[in-house]
Amino acid sequence: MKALQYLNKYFLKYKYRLIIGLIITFCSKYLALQIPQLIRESLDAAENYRLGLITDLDLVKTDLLNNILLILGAALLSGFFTFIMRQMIIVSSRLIEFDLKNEIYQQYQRLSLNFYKKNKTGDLMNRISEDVSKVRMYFGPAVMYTMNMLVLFIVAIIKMYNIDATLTNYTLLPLPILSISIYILSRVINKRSTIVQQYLSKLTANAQETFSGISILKSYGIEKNAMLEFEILAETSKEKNINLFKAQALFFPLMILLIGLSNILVIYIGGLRYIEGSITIGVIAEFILYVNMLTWPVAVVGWVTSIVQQAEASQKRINEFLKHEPEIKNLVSTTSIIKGAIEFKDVTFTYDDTNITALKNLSFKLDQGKTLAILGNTGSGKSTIINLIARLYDTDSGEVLIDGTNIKDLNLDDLRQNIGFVPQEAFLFSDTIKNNIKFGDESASDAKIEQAAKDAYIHHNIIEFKEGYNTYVGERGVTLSGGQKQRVSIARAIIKDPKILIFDDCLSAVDTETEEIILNNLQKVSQDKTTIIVSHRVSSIKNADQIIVIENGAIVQQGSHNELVNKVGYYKELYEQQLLEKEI
Ligand SMILES: Nc1ncnc2c1ncn2[C@@H]1O[C@H](COP(=O)(O)OP(=O)(O)OP(=O)(O)O)[C@@H](O)[C@H]1O
Repeated sequence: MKALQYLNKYFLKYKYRLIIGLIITFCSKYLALQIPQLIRESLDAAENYRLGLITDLDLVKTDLLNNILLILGAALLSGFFTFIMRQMIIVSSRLIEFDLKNEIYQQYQRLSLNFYKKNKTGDLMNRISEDVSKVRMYFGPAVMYTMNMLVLFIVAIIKMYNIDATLTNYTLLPLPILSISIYILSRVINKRSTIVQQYLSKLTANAQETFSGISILKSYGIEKNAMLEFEILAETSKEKNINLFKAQALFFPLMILLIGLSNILVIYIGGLRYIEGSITIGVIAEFILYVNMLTWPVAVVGWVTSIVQQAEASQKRINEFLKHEPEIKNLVSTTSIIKGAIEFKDVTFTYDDTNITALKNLSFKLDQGKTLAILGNTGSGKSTIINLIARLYDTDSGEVLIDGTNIKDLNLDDLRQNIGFVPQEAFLFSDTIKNNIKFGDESASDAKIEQAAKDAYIHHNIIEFKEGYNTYVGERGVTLSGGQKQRVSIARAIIKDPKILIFDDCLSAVDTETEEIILNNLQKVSQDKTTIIVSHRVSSIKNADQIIVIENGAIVQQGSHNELVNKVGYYKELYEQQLLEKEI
């Protein structure tokens, strides 16, 4: 129960609803438990008349009519209270489920990139959906049925012992057996349903991967293999499902068997005691009703125990993530004004999962409003420099300074607010083009959106679409070409109007002419902004104020285009090679 203690704060938050739920449960069950007694009184009245103990038939009839009305009233009121009880307790559990999901989601947002590298998306999704649902069962049904069971048990047993202790002992005899068997069966059901869930996840993941890679599957003609793989998974999943249903099918027969046993005991022992003259015939009827009312709560004890165990396991998994401290923390609560000067001082950085030292004692300085171009072979460390500027990771040694202040001493939100980042692989949300651009500035007017699209040289493409800016781009932007996605992504960064603009090799999917136009536009847009351009093309970067060439995480060349083009080295070679390609 240790993991579940984390949830006590939610019990406290909804304490009034839960307390009202408890009081109403008591009222509902108390009323329901009056019915057997009224039936006993009615039967006894009829029996006494038959035996001649009462002679006035009208009195018996009035008694019976009164009892019928009371039974009806008690049943109706008890039903109404049960409805309110569900409203209080089950609704509380839904509210707690909502709060917990929000808490986990907010924690996910806080966590650093490293966390996402170490944990699979499927696992993250599972903890926020499946695990939270299991925990909800603890707040809802488990709490409700436990309250129900306690009230029913206490009130009914007191009533039963007051009437006949011997008959009560015999009646209650099979109930612990019922509870234990249901507990064992529930554990089997839970185990099997976990396996069914796992197979369901596998099936979904398989189908999702097949659908996202459908063009590759089709072009390689391997749909049949994919189908076969799915079929094998579906077959195993079906078997696991059948196994689960076999166990579930035992649940009700087992309950009916044990209730039957209790009923037989009541009739047999009750019959003997009736013959002895210790009890009336009405008492037997009253006890049979109690037995039937108590059976479900007793069976529920087993079920609730297994719900609580499952919730405990799920909450343990949730707590692992909730208690995970983000590696990159915002330690500054005051506002930081960002102007945009960037300096790397002897920076070394190693990715801890691959142990690759991506940057080695790297130093450079970029004044505010200037443009830096980074060039280098693939895997040389260009994107890593950018990741460090956006503080997606912290350096191992050395310092990254913005406006002369260590990046760790700046307000992280302000820093990221002032960076417009266009990644290597453009990511678009499944929304309209307009909203995808507006993501950079939620309050942007249509005119501003259009201007950003014009600067990114995508406006003319957008207006050709039937729905224009309201065109849905599909999941991850599947309806746009690679170059179009890159340009929408550029418009998104421009509209943000940040102090620092970063373009990470984001023009690779556009032709050189389009690239030229975009670069000219960007020069205008980024006049007073510090700009970093990562590229493999000399044409993209030749106008930069400063160019650095990276090799194996270290700077091997540094200078302006005119300086570097006359020096023997990587830059000159690349320039000449690309010049040659252009002429060909
Ligand atoms: N997220 C990551 N986790 C672990 N290692 C990484 C990660 N990203 C990059 N690396 C490693 O760090 C090194 C530098 O990668 P980086 O992405 O900075 O190169 P790059 O110059 O931007 O390459 P490209 O031109 O192909 O984009 C590479 O060897 C790469 O394998």
